[in-house]
Amino acid sequence: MRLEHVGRRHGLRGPWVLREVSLTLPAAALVRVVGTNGSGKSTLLRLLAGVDAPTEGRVGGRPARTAYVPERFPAALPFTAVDYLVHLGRVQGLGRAAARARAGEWLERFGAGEHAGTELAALSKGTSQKVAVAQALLADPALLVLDEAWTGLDTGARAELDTAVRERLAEGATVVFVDHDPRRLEGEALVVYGVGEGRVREQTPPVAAAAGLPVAGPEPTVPRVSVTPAGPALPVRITVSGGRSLPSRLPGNPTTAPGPDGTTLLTVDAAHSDALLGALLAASWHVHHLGTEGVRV
Ligand SMILES: Nc1ncnc2c1ncn2[C@@H]1O[C@H](COP(=O)(O)OP(=O)(O)OP(=O)(O)O)[C@@H](O)[C@H]1O
Repeated sequence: MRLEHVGRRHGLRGPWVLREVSLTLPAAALVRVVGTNGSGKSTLLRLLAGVDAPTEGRVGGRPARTAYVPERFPAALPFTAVDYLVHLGRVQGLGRAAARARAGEWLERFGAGEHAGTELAALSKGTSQKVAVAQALLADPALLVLDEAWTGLDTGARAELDTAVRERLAEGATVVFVDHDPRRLEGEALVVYGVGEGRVREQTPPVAAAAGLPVAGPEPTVPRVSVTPAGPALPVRITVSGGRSLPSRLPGNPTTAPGPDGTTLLTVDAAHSDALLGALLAASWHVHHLGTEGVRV
């Protein structure tokens, strides 16, 4: 995956948060993003995850199976924990039974199995964060982007997330993360990107340098394995409400149409449905229904 001359600013005349960022994200690597508060770490992660689009430049080669845990999880969605995970699993290409099984497994792994039937709005902050993390692990992402994903988790769940990251790496995925704890996954981060003054610079982590390990991988070879069943994927329909205008520059350029009861119906090709849903959730839009042609999930 590659960023070429990427810049991002908010509003027509807002200050540039990032400018002239060109980098090749190494394959099968753990990438830590560091920088001071407000330097643009989350902005970089959103661009990598595809839930935000650059103002200038281009992002190419993002794996089809990309998953993202935002810094703030919009918990006020009208689903139980397990139903929410099944919805997202379906959007990520899993069959209903597989999505339900994976949802249950991840909730158990994070010690939240007893809350499977609880409405998201009624979950504690920590349990809600477990759901946020579980949704990103459902479909074995080839690119996993974690923005302070450990924050709010209890000790057991933090360790479980460490394990899940190692599992993804062992399967050849790239994991990009920001975390306030400088010792998070210490000794394992082979690549460190420093964000500051609008730029992103690769730093040489002491561990990698001391061990003589490479600090950057070759050209991107992240596997583009689709979990969507064989055959052409049907367009995905997402019914949302938010009481305001939709975020601009939504992934996949969805078509929009009025839905029932003041909702908006978005239709997007399946390849962009994960990114679109992620962008809507990150912008705190309410998701009412997800489905493909004639199939409401
Ligand atoms: N939607 C937005 N509208 C306007 N400005 C924004 C928006 N999102 C981020 N910014 C600004 O962009 C800059 C970078 O924000 P970002 O959240 O990427 O930084 P960060 O390094 O992740 O910060 P922190 O460590 O505090 O989480 C900040 O000045 C922030 O105020």
